[in-house]
Amino acid sequence: MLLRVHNLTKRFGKEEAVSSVSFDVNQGDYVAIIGPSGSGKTTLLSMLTGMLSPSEGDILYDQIKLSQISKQELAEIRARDLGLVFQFSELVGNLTIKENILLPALFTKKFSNDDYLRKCDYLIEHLKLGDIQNSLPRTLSGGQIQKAAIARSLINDPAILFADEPSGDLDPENSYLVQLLLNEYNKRNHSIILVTHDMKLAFDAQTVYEMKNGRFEQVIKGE
Ligand SMILES: Nc1ncnc2c1ncn2[C@@H]1O[C@H](COP(=O)(O)OP(=O)(O)OP(=O)(O)O)[C@@H](O)[C@H]1O
Repeated sequence: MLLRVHNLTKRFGKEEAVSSVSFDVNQGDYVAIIGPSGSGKTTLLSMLTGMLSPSEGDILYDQIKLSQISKQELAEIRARDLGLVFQFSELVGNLTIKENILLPALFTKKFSNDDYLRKCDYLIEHLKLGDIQNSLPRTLSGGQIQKAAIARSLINDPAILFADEPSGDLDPENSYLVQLLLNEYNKRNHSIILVTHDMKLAFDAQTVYEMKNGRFEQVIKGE
């Protein structure tokens, strides 16, 4: 078991944004979480990636309880094994797109420099970022920044990619590029946990959960 989520709950004051959510993710699983606005999807993802502390419940990553490790250990796991794409991704303003994609390589020497450059070129090619790879983020559209953030999240070949609306800013053609890339990574046995309103992306997943009022109400596909 790569990720085990057990009775995860988050309260903001009296409001319960996530209520007793439990599920497991094995290596190579592709999980999509859909559901209406405000149902708790982003809150759930924020807890899974260690950015938000749960009010109750446990998250075990590779049998390690995230609540029991130091900030430093959590940061190391995140940098080495997890890829994160947020709804409103930000890039470093004074670095080019290519430099932004390669940025995680500075913090984790998981691969050789040559391998990082090869991986970067692969991502740039598959997301059609070639024309803008030497541009600074401020000169680019939201969709181009989104694609660069997706490339950055994959540069370390993460064991699990967590993506919150990765196609939210993209037109159909670019959403399709992202869809192909995610499928490609999943075929290579990387796990994906995706929050999305894009049903095309959701239905590539083996398991689709629907979130309503903080709960996983319905398993639409899988299991
Ligand atoms: N930091 C916070 N403080 C207080 N309430 C919050 C906070 N973050 C989220 N909430 C509340 O928790 C609930 C779930 O929000 P969340 O953003 O997780 O929903 P969502 O399903 O991701 O929505 P969307 O699809 O619009 O992104 C909402 O009622 C929201 O107002």
